[in-house]
This record gives sequence, structure tokens and C-alpha cells, in this order.
Amino acid sequence: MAPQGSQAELEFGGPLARSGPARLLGPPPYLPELEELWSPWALLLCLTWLGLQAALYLLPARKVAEGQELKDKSRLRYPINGFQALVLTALLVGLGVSAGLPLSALPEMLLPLAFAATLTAFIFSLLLYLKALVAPASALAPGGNSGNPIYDFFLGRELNPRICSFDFKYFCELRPGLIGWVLINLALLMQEAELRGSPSLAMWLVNGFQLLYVGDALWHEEAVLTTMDIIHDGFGFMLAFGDLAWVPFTYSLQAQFLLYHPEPLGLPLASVICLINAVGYYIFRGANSQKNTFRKNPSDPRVADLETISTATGRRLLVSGWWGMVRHPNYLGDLIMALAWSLPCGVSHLLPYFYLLYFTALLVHREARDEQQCLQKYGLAWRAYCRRVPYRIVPYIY
Ligand SMILES: NC(=O)C1=CN([C@@H]2O[C@H](COP(=O)(O)OP(=O)(O)OC[C@H]3O[C@@H](n4cnc5c(N)ncnc54)[C@H](OP(=O)(O)O)[C@@H]3O)[C@@H](O)[C@H]2O)C=CC1
Ligand SMILES: CC(C)CCC[C@@H](C)[C@H]1CC=C2C3=C(CC[C@@]21C)[C@@]1(C)CC[C@H](O)C[C@@H]1CC3
Repeated sequence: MAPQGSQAELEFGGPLARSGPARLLGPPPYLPELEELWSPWALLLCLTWLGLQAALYLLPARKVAEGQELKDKSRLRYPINGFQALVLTALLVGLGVSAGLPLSALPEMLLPLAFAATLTAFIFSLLLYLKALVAPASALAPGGNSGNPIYDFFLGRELNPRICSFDFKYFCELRPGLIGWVLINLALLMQEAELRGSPSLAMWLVNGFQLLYVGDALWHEEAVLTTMDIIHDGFGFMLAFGDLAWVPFTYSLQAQFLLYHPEPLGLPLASVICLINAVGYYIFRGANSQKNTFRKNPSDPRVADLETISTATGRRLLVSGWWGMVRHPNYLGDLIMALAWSLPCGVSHLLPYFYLLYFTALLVHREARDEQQCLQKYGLAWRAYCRRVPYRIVPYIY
């Protein structure tokens, strides 16, 4: 007869008991069959989600912002209503759940949903590639026009593909993926509550931290207009897949892990993790806001006293404040937050640390690309900045 303790464990873990203890070494317990990946319902759900977010994008916006100047000296206009889309989605989901929408069934569909999102991104990128074949040369991205169809399909030929005022890259960068990510997290939290009686503290922390991150990105939506993704990169498979499939399904890995491997977390450790997230967010937001304020209005009293270097373009570079500490203080804050998102999952497995490792690689690569572009833009002034602020992301280390 099984001991009582193990029966109680089954009651709480229920069907999740199949996942067994988290192991770092050894082969994966099972690999999905092809039939487990494909579901027409998942595709329908994925397209409905995109349709809903597109409809919210088209609603009247509190502000319409102008993008950076393009090759032909024109500027595109972008609606600033991403935060509004997040709030309206939350209201719609809340209404749906109270009317019986089985949100907690979503975690069971993650694999076919991720497959459907990848398929959608692939077909969408093919259409974008075809659209770019008839676009004028001035509309092409500097990097995605090599003539090699596979390379151009991957990196994206057209810089700002649009139909009328609907901007596909700007839409995908922030909305379906980021809002989808917090929705998946919420579904995992709800399923944990159903299975174990209430969500664990670790699950609350991961949900709270990542909701703050997504809310912050949508609140400061205008800042995305100055990122290299919008200004420099074409819209091809890499970004479409990244935005629509990679972000929601891999950025939610910590919450996915916690559902299958509950991690007991005491209040003292939880407080330390909250402090780490708060420090990361403070640096991330402080650095991003300081640069955005300075770029919008260098005489703003919050940045007017900071030391700067002049460049031949007429723009100046900050060399004190956050941007005098390292050359990418915002990346440092982002990485500290990434650590805080993994710590609630304990240290028994590498999977919850996947985001931290991938993100470190992404930011190191991104920093190198940005460095290259700044060197081209600012020449000697950039070299002077690098001498003055020698570290890239982590003071005294890198
Ligand atoms: N979670 C995720 O997956 C990802 C998150 N991110 C986050 O998104 C945010 C935006 O990142 P990203 O677009 O890469 O780059 P940044 O916001 O760091 O912008 C880089 C640009 O800032 C300007 N700049 C650099 N140094 C200075 C200075 N000293 N003074 C004034 N301006 C300066 C330059 O542009 P210019 O001079 O033309 O203004 C440079 O090209 C970051 O917080 C990052 O951590 C980014 C990628 C992925
Ligand atoms: C598929 C590849 C491995 C890489 C794909 C990269 C994309 C996932 C990221 C490229 C730049 C991004 C940015 C963000 C999310 C991830 C992607 C799309 C933010 C929106 C995250 C929130 C921040 O506040 C702003 C970021 C801008 C860049």
C-alpha cells in the first residue's frame, strides 16, 4: 500500500505528477509527436488573438507620435495606445473568465499554440517578403537587401511594411507577444490555483515581475520608436518569429516550470528577490528615462546638469549620470531583473535560467551592433565616449 504522504502529494499535484522531479542532466523524459504539435483550434485561437490585438491597435489613441526621419526625409506616424490595449485585453479576459472562459485550460495547449504561432510567423514573413519585392528602394532596410532570398527573408527586406496606416513591425514588436506572454503567465497561475488550492508565492512573484516589465514597455511605448529594431532592421522572419512566438512561449518558461515543479519559497528569500527586481527595475527605468528625456529636450531640468560630449551630427552624448557608469546601463538593469525572474524557481534545474542565459547572449550581441552603428554615426566623439566610459554593460567586468 502506498504511504499516505505520497497519496496526498498526488491529490495536490494531480495530473502534473507525470512530470517527475526536475533534472538537469539526462535525456528529456519524452519528445512530442507531430500530432501533438498541430491543432486547427490552436491556429484559430492564435489568429483570433492577432485579430483582437489588431482591432485594439486601430482604436483611437491618446497620442500619435512621429518616428525618426526616414531616407526620403519623411516621418511615419504611430498610435500610442499599447497600454490601453493591455487594459482593454485585461477587461475582456476578466469578463470572459467570469462568463466561464476556461483560461486555465490554456497551459495544456501551449505546444500546439507555439507551433501555430511559428507557422503564422513563417507565412506572414513570406507575405512580407513578397510585398517587399514591389516596394520602392527607399523603403528597404539597410541590412535586408543583400539579394540572397533566404538571408533577406530571415532579416527582412522592407523597413516599415504597412498597409495604409497599419504598421506591421510596430504592431508586432509590443502587442500580441508581450500581452500574450502575461496572459499565458496568468493562465498558468490560474491552473496552479486549481491544482494546488492557491497559487504559490513563487508563481505570484514571477507573474508580478513580468507584468511590471510588460506594463512598463507598453506605458513607454513611444520609446520603442528609437530602437534599432524600428529604425534600422527590416521586418522579416527573425523579428516576426521573435515577436509572435519566441517572446510569449519562451519568456513564460519560469511560470511554466513552476506549474510542473512547485518551489517552496519563504518570505525572507522572497523579499531578497523582490529587492533584486526593484534594483534592476530602478536602473533599467532610470537609464531609459534619462536618455529619452535628454533626447526629447536636452534642457529639461532633470538632465540639463549632466555632462555631455558634442558630436559632429549636432547631437550630444551623455557622459555622466547613468550613461557615465557604463555604456549600456539599461541592459544592466534588464539583466538584473532577468535574474530576479529565475530565482523564485530555485536552483534545481537550468530551464528557468534559460531566459537569463539567452538574454545575456542577445544583449552582448545587440550591444556590439549598437556600438558599430554609433561609431558610424558619431565617429571620433563615440571613441571619446568609449575612452571616458570604458565598460559596456557591467562596471569593472565587461
Ligand atoms: N527583453 C528583451 O527581450 C529585450 C529588451 N531590450 C531592452 O529594450 C531597451 C531598449 O534597448 P535598445 O534599443 O537595444 O538600445 P538603447 O535604448 O540602449 O539605445 C541605444 C541608443 O541610445 C543612444 N545612446 C547610446 N549612448 C548614449 C549616450 N551616452 N547618450 C545619449 N544617447 C546614447 C544611441 O542612439 P542615438 O544617439 O541615435 O539616440 C544608441 O544607438 C533596453 O532597456 C533593453 O534592455 C532590448 C532587446 C530585447
Ligand atoms: C528569435 C531571436 C532569438 C531573437 C528575437 C528578438 C526579439 C524577441 C527581441 C528583439 C528586440 C526586442 C525588444 C523587446 C522584446 C523582445 C524583442 C522583440 C522589448 C519590447 C521588451 C520590453 C522593453 O521595454 C523594450 C524592448 C524593445 C526591444
